[in-house]
Amino acid sequence: MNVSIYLASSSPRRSELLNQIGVLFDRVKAAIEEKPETGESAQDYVLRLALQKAQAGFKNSDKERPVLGADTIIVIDQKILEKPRDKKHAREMLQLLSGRVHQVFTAVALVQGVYTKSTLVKTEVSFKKLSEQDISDYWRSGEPVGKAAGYAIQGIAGKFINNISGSYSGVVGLPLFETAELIREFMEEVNH
Ligand SMILES: Cc1cn([C@H]2C[C@H](O)[C@@H](COP(=O)(O)OP(=O)(O)OP(=O)(O)O)O2)c(=O)[nH]c1=O
Repeated sequence: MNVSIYLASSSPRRSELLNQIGVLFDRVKAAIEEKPETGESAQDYVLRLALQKAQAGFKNSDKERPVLGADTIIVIDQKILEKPRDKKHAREMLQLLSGRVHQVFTAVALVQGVYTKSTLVKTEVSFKKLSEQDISDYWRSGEPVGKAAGYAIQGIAGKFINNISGSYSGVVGLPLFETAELIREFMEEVNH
């Protein structure tokens, strides 16, 4: 893809995924508060965060290129799971996911001045039943830190996952097909 954008993300996975589809980018900083509002649905929440990251990134940029922001959350039993605060929190989340199917939502937003466009991708992920040993060994690997719901499908947790339906790259943090489409449509609109 022959476009150049800014990426409002500190996630190394998102950089790698954008590289994978040939989008040229520089990173910009975007610090926002991540907290659901009362009554806000999971879908609205994840879309709002992606958009706020892109908007914050745009403010910090030279405003010459579109800025991409993204956010990933996990939903199970109407609960939103984000990055673990500590070992106890990670253990609680993994116990909740054990032996069940959950939803992963990744939202991607593009912003350039008055132009904004976003997309939401849902993936269903099924976990095998996890033993206490699985969970404590997994925490000790260090992998849960910094990952939504405390797991990484692209890492050791791949061995816990017996089925997925949707976008693998979306679970890792940036859905490749939908992101490429979003960038293409955004460029068309801006250059019209
Ligand atoms: C579920 C899952 C999440 N993740 C990662 C993707 C995201 O980086 C992270 C979810 O946190 P996010 O808040 O979406 O993103 P981030 O804080 O890491 O990065 P930034 O806001 O700067 O863009 O979890 C995986 O790497 N593998 C997985 O299987």
